[in-house]
Amino acid sequence: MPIIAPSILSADFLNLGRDIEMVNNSEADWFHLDVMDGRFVPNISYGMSIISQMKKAAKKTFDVHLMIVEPEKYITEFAKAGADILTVHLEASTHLHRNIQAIKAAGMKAGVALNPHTPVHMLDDILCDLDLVLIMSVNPGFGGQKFIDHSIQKIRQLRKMIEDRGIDTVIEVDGGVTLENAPILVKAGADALVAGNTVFSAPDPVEMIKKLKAVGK
Ligand SMILES: O=C(CO)[C@@H](O)[C@H](O)COP(=O)(O)O
Ligand SMILES: [Fe+2]
Repeated sequence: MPIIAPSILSADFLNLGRDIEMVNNSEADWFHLDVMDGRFVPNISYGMSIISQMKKAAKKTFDVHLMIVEPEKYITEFAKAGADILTVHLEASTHLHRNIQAIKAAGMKAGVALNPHTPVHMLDDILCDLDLVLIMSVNPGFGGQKFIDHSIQKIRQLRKMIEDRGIDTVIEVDGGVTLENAPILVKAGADALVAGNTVFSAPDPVEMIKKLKAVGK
């Protein structure tokens, strides 16, 4: 069964406490938290102060996706705010290896995200150091976008790279995930599915999470 990570970007911020409780009481595994700086991506979301507030109410793993330039400046602050998994973009990291070591030294699991245009072989020399790879299946910056089909091929390639190395790095897919494409993504090799719009726009979000969780059963 896939790991399900509802993306809080699509939650109702006027009723954030209610939406956190919904995720707590669902079959979801992680909270997916998108941090955007208006520089790496053309949107600004929220930062560590909101995340540390959320941490007081949330009962599941915090999967933090940093869409910011110079992520190295904020690693310890996100650890303090409550991140369990911290993912930086390859495209935003001049010293990716150093960033991964810093994330682990701060007590978190370390992930790398790839934009749709970045080939998975860019991870050849770092994959063994990673706990997670996040395949962006939309251009980062916004929820509710259409899934880019080419991402499926990237998931397959990455699954083979992980198998060839005999490691257990988690493959997470983020962007445009729906109940229709979820079975294809799991079959291609995805371990974790991020879902924003699909969960929070559903008439019954708890039921939608249950259905996503049952994919590939
Ligand atoms: O990182 C991002 C967007 O940049 C995502 O995590 C979105 O928040 C996913 O939302 P949906 O595409 O599932 O609506
Ligand atoms: Fe994300």
